[in-house]
This record gives sequence, C-alpha cells and structure tokens, in this order.
Amino acid sequence: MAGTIYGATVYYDADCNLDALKGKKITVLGYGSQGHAHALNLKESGMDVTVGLRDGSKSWQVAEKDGLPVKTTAEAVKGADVVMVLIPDELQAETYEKDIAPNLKKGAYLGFAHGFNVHYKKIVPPADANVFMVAPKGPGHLVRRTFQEGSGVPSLYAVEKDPSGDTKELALAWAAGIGAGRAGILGTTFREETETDLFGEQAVLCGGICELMQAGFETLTKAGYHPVNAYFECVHEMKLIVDLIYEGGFHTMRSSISNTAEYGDYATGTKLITAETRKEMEQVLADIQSGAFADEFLADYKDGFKKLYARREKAANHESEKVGAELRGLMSWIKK
Ligand SMILES: NC(=O)C1=CN([C@@H]2O[C@H](COP(=O)(O)OP(=O)(O)OC[C@H]3O[C@@H](n4cnc5c(N)ncnc54)[C@H](OP(=O)(O)O)[C@@H]3O)[C@@H](O)[C@H]2O)C=CC1
Ligand SMILES: CC(=O)[C@](C)(O)C(=O)O
Ligand SMILES: [Mg+2]
Ligand SMILES: [Mg+2]
Repeated sequence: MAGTIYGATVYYDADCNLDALKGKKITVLGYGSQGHAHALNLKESGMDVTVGLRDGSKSWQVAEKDGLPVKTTAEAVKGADVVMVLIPDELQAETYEKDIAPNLKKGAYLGFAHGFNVHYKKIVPPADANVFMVAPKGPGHLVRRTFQEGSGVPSLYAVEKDPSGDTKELALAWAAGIGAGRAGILGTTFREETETDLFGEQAVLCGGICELMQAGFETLTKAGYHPVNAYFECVHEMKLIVDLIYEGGFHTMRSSISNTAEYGDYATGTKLITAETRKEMEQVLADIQSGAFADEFLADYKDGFKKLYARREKAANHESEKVGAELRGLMSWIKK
C-alpha cells in the first residue's frame, strides 16, 4: 500500500490498477533507451502496444524482432487511446506538429517521460487531451533489465491536463506496467520533474560525476601513475562505492571503507566541492529554471548539434575510455 515518506505519498503496485490501461490501444513513439523498455514491459504486463517510428528507422527491425507491431509515427498515433512520446526531446516539438497533433484522437491520453517540451511550452496539447508523465528515475536499459529481474526503477508521475477525470489512474497504471510500482511512484508536476531532472543529470549524475572521475584519472596519470591504476581507482571502483550507497546509504558505504578512507573522505570532499561549487550549482539551476539551458540545447540542435558532437568526439577519445575498453574486455562478467 501507499507509504508516506517525508510527508510525500509514494505509490506501489497495490495502489495501481492495470485495468485502467488494459484493452486500450497504446502507442509508444520511439524504441530507444526508454521506448524499448516501456513497450516491452507494458506488453509483458498484458497491454496492447504498437510502436511508432519514422520511416527508415534503425529501430524498426529491432522492435519487430522483439515481437512488437510497428507503424510509422503518424499511422501509429491514428486511433490510439494512449500515445507515449519517447523520442528525443529536441525532436518532439516538430514531430508533434507534423505527425502527432494532426492524428491524435479527441480525448486521447498523451504521455511523456520528461516534462521538457510541455513545461517550456514547445508542445501545447489541445484542451481535450489528457496529458500525463511517467518519468523513470533511471536509464531506460535499467528500466528494462530490472523489470525482467523482478524489480523496477522508481518513477515520478504527473498530470498536466485531465478532462477525462481519470488520468492519474492511467498514469499510475502505466508506471506499474513498466515495473515502477515495485520501487515506488511519486507524484510531481511537469515543472518540478523537468527542473530537477535537468539539474540532477547536469550537476550530479552525468556532468558532475564524469568530470570528477576524469579529472581524478588525469591528475594521477599526469603525475606519472599508470593509467590502468588510475582507471581502477577513479573509474572502475566508482560502481563498487555507489553500489554500497545504493544499498544502504552513505553510512553503509563508509562502514565498509577503511577509517583512513573515511577520514580522507571528510577532510577532502569539501576542498573539492566548495562554497564556489555550490554557488555554481545554484547558477546551473537558475539557468534551467529561466529556460536558458533549454534554449541553448535547442539552439545547438538547430545548428546541427555542432557542440554536442564535438564534445562527444572529445569524450570518446579520452584516455580513460581506451584503458577501460581494454580492461572490460578482460572482465567476462560485465554485461556487454
Ligand atoms: N534515456 C533515458 O534513460 C531517459 C530518457 N527520458 C526521456 O525519454 C524520452 C526519450 O529519450 P530516450 O529514450 O533517451 O531516446 P533515444 O535517443 O534513446 O531513442 C529515441 C528513439 O526515438 C526514435 N525516433 C526519433 N524520431 C522519431 C520520430 N519522429 N517518430 C518516432 N520515433 C522517433 C528513434 O529511432 P530512430 O533514430 O531509429 O528513428 C529512437 O528509437 C526523452 O523525453 C527523454 O528525456 C526520461 C528518463 C530517462
Ligand atoms: C537516465 C536519466 O534519468 C536522465 C539522465 O535524466 C536522462 O537520460 O535524461
Ligand atoms: Mg533522469
Ligand atoms: Mg533526463
């Protein structure tokens, strides 16, 4: 049953009614990280799922091989009761105008896994549409893997428009259908999910941690230590440390490491994450809240993703990637 944690209601499978989705014609647009997970998990939860992809999509054969019916985006939207938009954020607005809006049936449910386009008003759905979000707090491939393993990824849900009066029930059914009801489902708003998700991925989960790990690797290799040692210390071991935090909080991790490491943890952490760093984090959040980040991201997309592709290329050539690839080749237990 629903739990109350820090005053927030967290829903679990027992609070969700899959019948809210059963018998509905569901379309999942996109078959990438999130799309394949939602489509397959919902299919295995007994739902009628069709995948919508653009012509010539490299994901088309993959989805068909996985046993899912595939149509073009526009065709897949036609007649669907529920349309979940799991295509890249930068492509959603143009796809909405071209293929979704003209074909979305009156009173349909329109879903997202991230609030970006609705929150920043790049997509403004019609008054008769029921607009919801189910946002897994984890990568799509883990949404799929944990579902298959019998667990799930915690998710947020939000309802932006609800003319039918039952959109929350449908959103909870969607979350349960992808496995989130096993881990916890928290209610939020499109604004809050958008701002917290963008902040988390930039300042902590992706931007912050990757820069920290690579700066550590570079500090050691620049000082003449072997790159393999630097990789083991600053990259490979991160999972082992974070796994303990995941399983039991910082206390559990700190009770497993040595007193030496724990002393160094407290003594040095605040030398690196300083008052300056915290001020910078506040600026990152301000740029997200103002829409400045969203505009910068979409401007780069319109400019052919020049900045994104240049940074992707630079990152791929980082020495730690080369060392890691060789080492992982010798670690048979790592899932490829
Ligand atoms: N990645 C993640 O783990 C998370 C993502 N999200 C959100 O989920 C959404 C999807 O992101 P993500 O799964 O990473 O995306 P991916 O880039 O992994 O996959 C995008 C998919 O969309 C397809 N696609 C592209 N254009 C169209 C179109 N016009 N019509 C139909 N399909 C299309 C692509 O196929 P092809 O290129 O072959 O045409 C591909 O299958 C985003 O809103 C994102 O913010 C939320 C939480 C976590
Ligand atoms: C995986 C996830 O939650 C992210 C980092 O927000 C994303 O991929 O957008
Ligand atoms: Mg996220
Ligand atoms: Mg995100």
